[in-house]
Amino acid sequence: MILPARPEALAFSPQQTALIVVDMQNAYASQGGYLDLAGFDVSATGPVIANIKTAIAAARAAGIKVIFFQNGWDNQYVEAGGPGSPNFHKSNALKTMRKRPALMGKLLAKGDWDYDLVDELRPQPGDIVLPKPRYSGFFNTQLDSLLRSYGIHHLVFTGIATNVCVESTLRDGFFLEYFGVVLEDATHQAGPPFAQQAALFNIETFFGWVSDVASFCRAVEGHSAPLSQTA
Ligand SMILES: NC(=O)N/C=C\C(=O)O
Repeated sequence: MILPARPEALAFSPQQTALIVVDMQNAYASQGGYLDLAGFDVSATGPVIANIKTAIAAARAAGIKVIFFQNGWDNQYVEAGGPGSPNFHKSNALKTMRKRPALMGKLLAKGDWDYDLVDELRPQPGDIVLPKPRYSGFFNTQLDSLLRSYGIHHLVFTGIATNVCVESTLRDGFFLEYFGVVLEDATHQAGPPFAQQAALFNIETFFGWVSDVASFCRAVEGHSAPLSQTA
């Protein structure tokens, strides 16, 4: 299969590809979630959710493994790290909660609405859901061993935020010899629009490829999942 992409088209096979859905949680995509409360603009995430839904349906139909990430920690924030961790100092969720203690135990906390995936994007049997405690989906998760066990080396990225967890995961994948491609209209930045442009520039120029949902759907159309995956 050939996926039209920048800077050049990419050949891939469905069996060796995963669709990665990064952190499509209320925290990142919903009004009243962590990013919104921390002052980031989430008003344009609706079309991104719809585009991810389209990409997921196309991937499942083609037998492409769908992997959801959920970013966050236990509700005591032990997994977030203490003052000896840069995460403790840089996480805008933790900073927001230090400013507004009433939010403690809510933002990015397992079991809370903020941590939940948005209602529109529900994992189905056969999908993989992985919790992650830091920006990169390769750090302290089973992602690498799962991908290797399935023989997957092409990663198609969707999710929020392009410039943080999507880019971090794609970059780590690059160092581990995974081919990473971002579907740009299925992603959204945390920060001003230039953050999206800069992340896409970096990915296209140094770490991977950039495509879009319609091109992905056209590329996989007509390829059906092997019977072993549909049973
Ligand atoms: N999912 C993400 O890209 N997260 C970005 C920021 C954060 O989690 O604080």
